Amino acid sequence: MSALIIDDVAVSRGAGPVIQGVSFTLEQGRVTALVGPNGAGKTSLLDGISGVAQISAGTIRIDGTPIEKLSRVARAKQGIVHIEQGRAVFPSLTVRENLSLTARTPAEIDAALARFPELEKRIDAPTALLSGGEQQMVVLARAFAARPRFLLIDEMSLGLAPVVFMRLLPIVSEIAEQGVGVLLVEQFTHLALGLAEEALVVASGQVSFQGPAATLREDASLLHRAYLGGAAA
Ligand SMILES: Nc1ncnc2c1ncn2[C@@H]1O[C@H](COP(=O)(O)OP(=O)(O)OP(=O)(O)O)[C@@H](O)[C@H]1O
Repeated sequence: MSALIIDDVAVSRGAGPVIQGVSFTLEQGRVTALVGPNGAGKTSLLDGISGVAQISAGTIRIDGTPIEKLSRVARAKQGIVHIEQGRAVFPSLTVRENLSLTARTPAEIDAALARFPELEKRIDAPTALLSGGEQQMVVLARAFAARPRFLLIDEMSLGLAPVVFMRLLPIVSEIAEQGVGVLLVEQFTHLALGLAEEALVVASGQVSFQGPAATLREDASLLHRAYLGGAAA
């Protein structure tokens, strides 16, 4: 099993760093919830890891190999797959065509679809005709078909009814069980912590808690302090 090692990372936007001094290890086969207040820097951190944004300090390694200077495409080839906010499907393409953008073989499309019986029925429909939840399934299936070692998911619940989001959450666990290290940014903190083994709280651009998700599930005041940036890292 590989690990994605984030060490003393900073990400700058405009005037200065919005994330700094962030260190943690993302293990394969586990879900890590990344939570924190609005504007804390969660999206910026994901962007820095995947190469959407360049980091301004620190290192990112997969096991011993530094990857922070690689392009986004090169990092994707190393197995870092990033699902950005906003359900980026290609609406005029069918479900199958969307999946074939990342899958190398029809068998890989089938393997990705096996997790989503709803999509199998709509495989030749233009993605624009699917519901928001189904489109998010396409995004997840396409990410899975890209054979990630590490999957970064940013606010999968945005714009979805809670009942639809609840349908998607177990799939995230199943993907991790396949040996993928999942970093899950989610506004529904309690749902993310309910799913994850590990948790990371970011407040004001710095890590204010890292440890077992169960610790935060069981201690609401610790979670509250971490959101305020006051808990020990
Ligand atoms: N492209 C950008 N240019 C300048 N500032 C930015 C940019 N993107 C984000 N920021 C700023 O960086 C800070 C961190 O934003 P970021 O989106 O990373 O936080 P977040 O924790 O993901 O927030 P949210 O939960 O609201 O999505 C915020 O102050 C935001 O205004």
